[in-house]
Amino acid sequence: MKTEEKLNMTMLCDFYELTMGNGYFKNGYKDRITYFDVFFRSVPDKGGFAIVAGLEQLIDYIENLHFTKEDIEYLRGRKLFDEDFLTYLENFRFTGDIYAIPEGTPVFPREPLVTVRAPAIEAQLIETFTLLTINHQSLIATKANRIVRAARGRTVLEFGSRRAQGADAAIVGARAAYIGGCHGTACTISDEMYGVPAGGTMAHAWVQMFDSEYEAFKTYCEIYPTNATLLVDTYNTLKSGVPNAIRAFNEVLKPLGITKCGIRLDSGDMTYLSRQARKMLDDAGWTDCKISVSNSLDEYLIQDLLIQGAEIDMFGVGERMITARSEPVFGSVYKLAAVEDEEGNIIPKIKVSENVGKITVPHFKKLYRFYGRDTGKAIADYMTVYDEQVDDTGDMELFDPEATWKTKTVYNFTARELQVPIFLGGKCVYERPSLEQIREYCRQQVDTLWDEVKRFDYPHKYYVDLSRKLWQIQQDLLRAKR
Ligand SMILES: Nc1ncnc2c1ncn2[C@@H]1O[C@H](COP(=O)(O)OP(=O)(O)OP(=O)(O)O)[C@@H](O)[C@H]1O
Ligand SMILES: O=P(O)(O)OC[C@H]1O[C@H](OP(=O)(O)OP(=O)(O)O)[C@H](O)[C@@H]1O
Ligand SMILES: O=C(O)c1cccnc1
Repeated sequence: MKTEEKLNMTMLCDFYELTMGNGYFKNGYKDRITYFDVFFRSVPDKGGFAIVAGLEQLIDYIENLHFTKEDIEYLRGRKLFDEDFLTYLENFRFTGDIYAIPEGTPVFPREPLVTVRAPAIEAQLIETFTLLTINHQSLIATKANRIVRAARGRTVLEFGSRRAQGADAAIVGARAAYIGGCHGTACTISDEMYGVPAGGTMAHAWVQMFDSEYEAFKTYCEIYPTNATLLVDTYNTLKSGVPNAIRAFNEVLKPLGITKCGIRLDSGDMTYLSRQARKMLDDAGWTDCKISVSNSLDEYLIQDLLIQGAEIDMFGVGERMITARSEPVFGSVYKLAAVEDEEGNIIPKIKVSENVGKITVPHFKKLYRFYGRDTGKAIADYMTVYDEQVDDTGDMELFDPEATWKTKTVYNFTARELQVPIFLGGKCVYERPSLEQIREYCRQQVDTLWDEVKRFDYPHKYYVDLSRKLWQIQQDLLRAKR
């Protein structure tokens, strides 16, 4: 795997993080310990859950966090920052703690995906990059997971690099799509850097390059006899594309005893064309030939094609996945949840809003997921204050934090803490899973969700409840701030 040259992204911050940092420094807040939570408020595409991703790039960023001489000179040139602050920035490193929900976990609105405990300036400075990486990759992993679920076990390849909004969007976008369940990518560098299996078929240019379609197919089969997927729609799919593909398979692959091959459809009515093509291939004895399709696909089109009875083995999905076109923003925010006083007592903080859904959950918290012991299914998530213990040996009564009279008793369950320590005292303590492990973990965890939570339209709302103690603290702060 290519050794990734780690880019120093320290200056990829919003300018106010530096002006506030300078202000904290001048006002003696430099070492004030703060707690920030990353959380989102609604699932894209009105889905029932999201898939969190992007943590690995956050770790790389934090480990490489420092200001270069050029950065300091640039900041000095802005004539806004005190010399003492600039001197402090020269030796700036992240010294705090970060807790996060591992990549590939299904997550729900209001849950702390990442919690940062650090001196104010440090915690504030990392806001933008932290949100950027978690928002981008969670968006793509969530979209990819929808598309993969729509394909019901058929292969889905990510084809979107050429339409991605920038290089990073293509490269780590392919990584996120793989976490979400795609089987591979067309993006070569994502394979080299992260091990996302890269592969693909051929472009129309290959077919156009030769004097005839047949010659193009035959030549390709000769060069790649074990890996020939022929693009059959350049001229006329059923009149020339499929017959020429069959002829090339017969003449090149058959004598070699190869039965594995494929065709790709990229335009027209994919149900009709795939069914006709399937029949022609089967009649010619090419029953192992796989049919791939591509052309502005998304989860709804794929679902629709399968309902219509299309005969498709593989979907290539580009622009609508890599840009998450239907809802291209994963709106995680970074909010102060607590500070520490001089004695190290944790003081919870709240952000009030007229919109009930936007009121923050204060305090340094723990997040648990409850699974039924008999079913293995996720029942509810439960947030507590950091010093509470959950006893999963007996029954427990949960209540809806916005409609407290609505209660539910959970029994015969196990509780799993979702956040794990990533950095402690500035040092990475997290053993990074491989990309394969993340993808497999994602698959297993999505399997723990009930189908009602997974459906695309009007999914069942999964419970994310607060402990009585945490709820009371939130209510007390709300009352005090009114
Ligand atoms: N059976 C089908 N049901 C629903 N949508 C389909 C079906 N077949 C194809 N589509 C979708 O219809 C859209 C238009 O496809 P179509 O091939 O007609 O137009 P096009 O992309 O402009 O073709 P061309 O590449 O030849 O210009 C694509 O998003 C495609 O995925
Ligand atoms: O539609 P998407 O979901 O984004 O899938 C990727 C598209 O990119 C390619 O087309 P393009 O016309 O760019 O090149 P080609 O000549 O290889 O078809 C491919 O044939 C797909 O149609
Ligand atoms: O390999 C392919 O078929 C491919 C790659 C990128 C975009 N469209 C198709």
